[in-house]
Amino acid sequence: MAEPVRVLVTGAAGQIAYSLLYSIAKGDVFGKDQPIVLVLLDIAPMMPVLEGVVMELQDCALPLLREVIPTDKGEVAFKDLDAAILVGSMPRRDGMERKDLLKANVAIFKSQGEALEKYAKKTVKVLVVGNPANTNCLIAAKSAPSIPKENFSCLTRLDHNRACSQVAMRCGISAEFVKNVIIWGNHSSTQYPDVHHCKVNVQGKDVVCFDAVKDEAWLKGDFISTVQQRGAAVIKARKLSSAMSAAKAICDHMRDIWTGTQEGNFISMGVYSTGNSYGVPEDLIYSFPVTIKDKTWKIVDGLAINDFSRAKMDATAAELVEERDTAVSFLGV
Ligand SMILES: NC(=O)c1ccc[n+]([C@@H]2O[C@H](COP(=O)([O-])OP(=O)(O)OC[C@H]3O[C@@H](n4cnc5c(N)ncnc54)[C@H](O)[C@@H]3O)[C@@H](O)[C@H]2O)c1
Ligand SMILES: O=C(O)CC[C@H](O)C(=O)O
Repeated sequence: MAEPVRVLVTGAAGQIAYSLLYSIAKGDVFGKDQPIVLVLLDIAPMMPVLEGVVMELQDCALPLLREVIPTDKGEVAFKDLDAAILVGSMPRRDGMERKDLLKANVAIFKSQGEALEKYAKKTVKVLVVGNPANTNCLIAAKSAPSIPKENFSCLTRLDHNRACSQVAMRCGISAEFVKNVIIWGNHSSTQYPDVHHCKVNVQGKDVVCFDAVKDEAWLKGDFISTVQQRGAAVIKARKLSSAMSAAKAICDHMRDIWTGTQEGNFISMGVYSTGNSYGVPEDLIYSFPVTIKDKTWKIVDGLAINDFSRAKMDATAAELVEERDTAVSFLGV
């Protein structure tokens, strides 16, 4: 059997982690033959809760789980990592603005970037989940200059899955028959869920999404706003931020990094924008359509962009530029 991979989950005593850890530990992400050492970081006051999570992981009696290391110390958490899933941070509650999170959370990602720089393997794959995810990811990457920027990505797979599911429900089919939706930009309400390149498999044949759905007004209107507002709608209903669906999306994202995307399929993730061919400003973490091979992502180039899409891609880029500039001036990075 292979050597264990060392995987860090931060915010390990929180609600996303509670859904996530079991899936990772049973092999859904790194493979059914891949042993795992799970490192669990949370803040000192949460250590008693984290002990309970560790007990439950032990009680699952999972064959791939070689060791569980709970800690509140950066030098323990970030050492020799193969993968880091950075969840730990404050979620938005009902009534809070997303911008309220920026100041509260971005400092966490500066210090965790510095810890990655100091202790992790240079090959570590870092997935940032904590909001504002794109800007936190950019700050973490900037704070770890010796780790390639390409090793950092942020989660927009939840938005991608939401978009697939909305189209599937509209067509009365399963979400597995919807492929190549795109989430452009920020994991926020300015994100642009784009179905111009999406295909829906209807009775064994790939059909363009607009022909399968047969309702252009919905695809250019309520579909977009539903996906953009879905996180807020879950918070309003649950009084808590999405967790089960976020954990599922984290697994999809990291599994695709580890094992690659299927031929002919692309997925959405927030990646470093420098050098992109879509005219998105440089030095952002912006969600693009990507394919992944050998643990390396590549932005899907050459997709036609019409004026409708261009305006929405630019609006979400403008929000990211503003978030980055606020974070940089706040942190002085
Ligand atoms: N990108 C996405 O698609 C997406 C989706 C859902 C939630 N989120 C974000 O994920 C984050 C976590 O959500 P949750 O529902 O699990 O929140 P939660 O409050 O249930 O858990 C967060 C955990 O992080 C811990 N934490 C806080 N500061 C920390 C630090 N410096 N180091 C380590 N741990 C720390 C807390 O103690 C807590 O246990 C939030 O920012 C939320 O907005 C992102
Ligand atoms: O705070 C929000 O609006 C979104 C929370 C979370 O990122 C989600 O998408 O469910």
